Amino acid sequence: MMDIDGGAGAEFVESTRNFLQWFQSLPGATFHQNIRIEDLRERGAGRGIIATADIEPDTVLFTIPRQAILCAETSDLATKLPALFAQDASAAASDDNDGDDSKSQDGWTLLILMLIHEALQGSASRWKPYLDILPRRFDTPMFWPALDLAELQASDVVAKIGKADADAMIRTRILPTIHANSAAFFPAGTAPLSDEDLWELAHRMGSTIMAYAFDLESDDAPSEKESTPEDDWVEDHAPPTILGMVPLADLLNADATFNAHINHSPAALTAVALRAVPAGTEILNYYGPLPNSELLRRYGYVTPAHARHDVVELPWALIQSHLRAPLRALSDTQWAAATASVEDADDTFVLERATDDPDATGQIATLATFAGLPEELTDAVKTFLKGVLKAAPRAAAFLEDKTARKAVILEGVHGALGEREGQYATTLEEDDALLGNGARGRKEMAVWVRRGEKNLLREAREWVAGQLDEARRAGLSRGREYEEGDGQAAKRRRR
Ligand SMILES: C[S@@+](CC[C@H](N)C(=O)[O-])C[C@H]1O[C@@H](n2cnc3c(N)ncnc32)[C@H](O)[C@@H]1O
Repeated sequence: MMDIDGGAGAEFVESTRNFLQWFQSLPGATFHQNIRIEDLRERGAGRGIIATADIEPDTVLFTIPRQAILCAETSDLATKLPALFAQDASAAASDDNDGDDSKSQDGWTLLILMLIHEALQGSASRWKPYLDILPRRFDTPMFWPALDLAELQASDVVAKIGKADADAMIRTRILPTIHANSAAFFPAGTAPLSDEDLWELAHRMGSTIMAYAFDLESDDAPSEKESTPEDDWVEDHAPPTILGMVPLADLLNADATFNAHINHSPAALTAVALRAVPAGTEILNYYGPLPNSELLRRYGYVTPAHARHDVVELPWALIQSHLRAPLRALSDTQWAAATASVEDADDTFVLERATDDPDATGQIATLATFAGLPEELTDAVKTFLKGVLKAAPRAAAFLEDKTARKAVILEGVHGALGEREGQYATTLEEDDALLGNGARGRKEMAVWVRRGEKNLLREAREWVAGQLDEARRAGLSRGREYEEGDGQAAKRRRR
């Protein structure tokens, strides 16, 4: 969710009209007669684009000439401060905002500087009507107070919000650059902004880029290959890319299934209908196979359709602690020796469902289902179990058997999944009730995120339980007793 432009209806309509007039006056721009920019603020979606009449598949909905894009290739700031843009060409090709303390610029910080520069030019900016319809205020978790963040409970997204990194980036790379080049940023005769105002502006522009910017192929890159639409759903275009703000293309809202796509060509970007779009339907783009947690972090919204892409991280430490039960035949000393040999004890493993990519029309026909543990996770446990065998060759001898090993892995993961779900303060059922009772705003979004993660944990746990049953049955049929993970029984048998 975001605050689009102060909220007043007349102001909203006027800034939309000015923007569209500006856009349509650009050489090479097109805007199909059967689409309209719509006020969707009532459902917290800002502006969007809808079809006003039926649209045929493959219709070009609008065309954005490259010159309309705000990026290093078009920005006046790049002309004013060429040294800044030449500073680190390789870093500028990346949108990687790692928030480190280095003073050099990258694609991300340069675009923040370009946006701040344009905003400070006021009416002299050739993007003024575009800048006027960008959000003034964001409501992504970066700006949430602790009370609202607490609603995300045990979601991994809480550790990824990155406020401290963003602050460090603004402190070390944005403010000093503006101070050192104030004549380039502040038009003659205008008073420089206070640091406080610049700070707020930098945060706003950083959030704008996160939710609005596009990865574009740079002039140096080969033009886009002929590709099937399915290829295009892959979120990361092959490098080198540059970050840019693309007026109108960024007015499209998005979902996990969608009906339009932005094609990149050397002269222009075009929005194309992927299928028939009935009158009254919103034109939707695709931001990628993102979990709701990530959709919330980057864009400030969630949708039910994105829940299929939800993820949960399972830390190694949690898995290891649950391997103690099936490996209780080991003495504490043996266990300590086995755990001491674990490298990368800080690893976490990402659980996700198997899901098809959207088809060429932007739709997905199949359900997403949990179909297995990440290979890295099972490999890590297998490596650990080798260490266990080494530390306790007799007590852990039952691990020589493949099915026994499998049962131990599954039992450990099963326990870890249960504990991970318990880390959330409410249950899945309580969250369902909250959504049913009309939770709204930040709370509703937070509940969607945490509920989706619990749902995935449940599915994963059911899958593991099924596999564990199978492994135990296989063990029983071969007369083994490790099915309870009882290494002691195995040990006794060997005497
Ligand atoms: C690229 S902009 C799209 C245009 C935006 N609605 C506007 O008025 O400027 C991305 C932002 O639009 C909103 N948005 C996009 N898709 C949405 C959806 N399906 N539901 C609600 N909000 C959405 C989010 O606030 C997101 O940060």
